[in-house]
Amino acid sequence: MDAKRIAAERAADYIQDGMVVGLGTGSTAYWAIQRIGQRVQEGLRIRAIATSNASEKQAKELGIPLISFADVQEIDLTIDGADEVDPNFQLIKGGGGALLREKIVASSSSKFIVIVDDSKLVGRLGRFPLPIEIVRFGYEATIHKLRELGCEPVLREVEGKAYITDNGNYIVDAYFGAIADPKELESKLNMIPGVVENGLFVDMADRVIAGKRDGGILELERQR
Ligand SMILES: O=C[C@H](O)[C@H](O)[C@H](O)COP(=O)(O)O
Repeated sequence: MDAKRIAAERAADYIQDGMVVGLGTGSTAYWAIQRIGQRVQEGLRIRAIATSNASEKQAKELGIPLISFADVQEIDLTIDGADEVDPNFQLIKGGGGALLREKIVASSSSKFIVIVDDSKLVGRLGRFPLPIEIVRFGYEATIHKLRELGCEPVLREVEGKAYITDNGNYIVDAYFGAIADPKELESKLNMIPGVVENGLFVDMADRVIAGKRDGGILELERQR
């Protein structure tokens, strides 16, 4: 079985009756949502909040009951993928462009489980370009300020056109190289006018489940 799917299905086992569940985005979260849908069809009673239009559509098709933050303030458990995970459980997310809603949902969750294949486990964050969501107005000026922080920012494009997030914004992929202090960088980035949010998820993950290509699984819990 696919390493991402192995991790995703293990994570879905943590969901219990009555929970409010945050549904992540991406090719790993896809498998978690599939398994959650299967469990719902078997009788599991949950309510869910999706982190993207794509995950919302998938959940609807599977019959997973969806709610919004108008209905709840607190999510019991969120399951989501990541692009990089370091040994301190710090993450880079946003490869699929969903980082803003993902961060809102993860930050409102009592438990946050990250699911990856083990190629995403790194010694230090930064090989994967950091996704940063920026508003469209004045984006050239915002990119200039990002460059002044010492990165190489590239406006994300799809088929020759600027990529637009579910929130109507742009994404910049910023090459920083090894990130020495994710927490400091996260705050510096969010101080720049025009930056909506960035893909550094600092001190948020409680558990990391990594699927391996040989079918094995690595499960790590953050000690607080
Ligand atoms: O914006 C997308 C998300 O942060 C994804 O969870 C992340 O990019 C990992 O995606 P995938 O599971 O497809 O590798």
